[in-house]
Amino acid sequence: MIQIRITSPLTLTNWEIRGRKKMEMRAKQDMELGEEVTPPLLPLSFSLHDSFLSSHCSSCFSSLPPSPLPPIPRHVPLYCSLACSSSHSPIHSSSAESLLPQPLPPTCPDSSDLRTALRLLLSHPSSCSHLYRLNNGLLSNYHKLTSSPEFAPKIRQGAIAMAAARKLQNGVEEEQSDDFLLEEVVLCSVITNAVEVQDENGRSLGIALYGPSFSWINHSCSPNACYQLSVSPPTATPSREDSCSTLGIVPSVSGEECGVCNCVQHTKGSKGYKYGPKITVRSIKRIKKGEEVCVSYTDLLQPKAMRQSDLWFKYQFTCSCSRCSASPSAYVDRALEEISDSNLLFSSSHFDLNLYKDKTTKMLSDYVDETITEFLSVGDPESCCRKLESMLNLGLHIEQLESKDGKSQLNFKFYPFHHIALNAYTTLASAYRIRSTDLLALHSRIDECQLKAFDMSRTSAAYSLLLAGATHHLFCSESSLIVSAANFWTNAGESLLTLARSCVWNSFVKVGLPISERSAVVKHRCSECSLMDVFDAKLILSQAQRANFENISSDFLDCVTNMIPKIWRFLVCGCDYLETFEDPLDFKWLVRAWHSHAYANPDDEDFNFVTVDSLFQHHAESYTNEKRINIYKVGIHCSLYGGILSYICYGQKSHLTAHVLNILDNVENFVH
Ligand SMILES: C[S@@+](CC[C@H](N)C(=O)[O-])C[C@H]1O[C@@H](n2cnc3c(N)ncnc32)[C@H](O)[C@@H]1O
Repeated sequence: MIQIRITSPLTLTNWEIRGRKKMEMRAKQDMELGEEVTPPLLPLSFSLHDSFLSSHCSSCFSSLPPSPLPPIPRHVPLYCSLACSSSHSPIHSSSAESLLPQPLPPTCPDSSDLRTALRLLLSHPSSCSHLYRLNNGLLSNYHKLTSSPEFAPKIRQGAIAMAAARKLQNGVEEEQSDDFLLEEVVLCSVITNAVEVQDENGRSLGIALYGPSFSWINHSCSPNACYQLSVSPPTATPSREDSCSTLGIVPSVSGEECGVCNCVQHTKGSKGYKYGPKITVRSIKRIKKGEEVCVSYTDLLQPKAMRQSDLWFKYQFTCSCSRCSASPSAYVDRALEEISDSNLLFSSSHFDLNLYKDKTTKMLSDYVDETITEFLSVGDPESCCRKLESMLNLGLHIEQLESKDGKSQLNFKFYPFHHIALNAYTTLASAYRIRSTDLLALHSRIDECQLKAFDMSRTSAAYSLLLAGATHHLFCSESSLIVSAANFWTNAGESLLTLARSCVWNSFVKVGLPISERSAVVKHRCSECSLMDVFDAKLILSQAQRANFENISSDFLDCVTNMIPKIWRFLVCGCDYLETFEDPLDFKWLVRAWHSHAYANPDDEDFNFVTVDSLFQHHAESYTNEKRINIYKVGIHCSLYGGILSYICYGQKSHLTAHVLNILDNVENFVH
């Protein structure tokens, strides 16, 4: 049993009494979806990852122009402005981070964890009142982490490095000492509470740590809120975290509200930054007063076992949220790992199909991971497309399985909702887009290459649409997938609009998109749905519109469901795998097949996914003006719907919402 070391006389605060209890946050009042649960909150501490120290401002995380000067040592921070330098450099020099050993021992945590912990220590008393929580109320998980074989050596090494740097800073000669408990507790708290700060391309630039207003929000795999980070230069604006009245949540311990005063006490006590990446929490579901507000700490498009292992690996806890504990498993979790198996030679009840399924899934998943890694490092999009499509199309044959009845042959394929298939679609959409751009860069005349480039762009748009459709199907049964749906609908819209904009159309169609109207968006105003109203309002959704979200969604779906059959065959023509899909939005046939045939028979006509080759005639359809306009209209619909979902998840000022407005503005310019 580890003893609590109290090194100074203490006034007993609520933390000594409640420190071991689990904190959570509950809604102060009913909330509609798309509401700010917290205002933008400033961090207690933050740091860039090592690999971005020489390319990004250490204070505001903005990217720096390439420097003509020789590389600066890694521990010297760079700034984009005088304001950033004068705000941040005093913290850098007093935190002792430049005195951390270079390089760090291999067992140490990331140096961004150590820098964040050292900076946090600046505003922390010189001793721990107890090991469970920092004095500002943040959970340390000290006992859990230091008894884990994976974390314990890292935390120890990291704390030793931090303590050594602090001693050097204070002029104490470096010596072996085991007095690094405070460093260990603070480092544990960083590991437990810090979040990744990503740029608009999803690259993780660094980490940031927030006060209890954010850090007491627990995880759920079916969360009712999401968070967004935004980076901006230092400002004189005071932290709104100090004002608990603007928070839509109150802390609660063991299900019992513990009052706003505690929150004030513990956020005011800590001297947070007056600048740095801000975090905002928004509701993505309707939340009732008193309901616990949760966010996700992991990727929700992973099946249960992967989420659980990720959470264990990062935080050492086992999630028992409603989605994880559903029995039978939630539909979305079954869909994310469903793979079809067909016994090609003869049927035998003696196979342990699950055993083969697990093995095959592992092999296919390794294959996809390797292909994607190779694509990212070598950058050969053509080989990536060939490999992924052959895997999706042909699946994996396991031949000559020995059974009681003799030998057999199995074929395994992913269903379109399988998380690996979704990853493959994302990669394929991007690889085809790159192939198209590369070809266009090489050939400016309308020739064979331009046509090829157009085909690549067409296939890219088809994969984006399939990805959006498959994710939407999952979103209909698990509404917290709204964040993924927002990204994928936006991407699908953008790909379709890029395709509609291609100059290749001009060599096939006599008339271009009508340009007589002031705005083609207005010209193609949809009489069936209210998406254009949202467009007119520059994607700002009133509370009434957010309350009417289900109707907006179903109007959107009705519209695209009617329009997609007019373009789908054209989009997928020439791509064997995509041609097996009747419709990228309607998966009823597949779900029916799945439920009624546990081990589907490839000869069954309902089982289109497997036998579909025989069902489709591969006709290349002509490039008509009508087709172009329909592609354009579906593109506008998908972009606007993506914009609505982005507004709900991230608010109007977010990068994604601004991106959607930008896409639509470009469309207006293009058709003018
Ligand atoms: C950022 S803190 C959340 C607030 C925390 N409950 C507290 O008492 O301060 C993250 C830690 O809370 C715990 N936690 C969060 N969500 C959880 C969940 N769904 N199930 C179990 N533990 C959870 C884990 O220990 C995790 O490392």
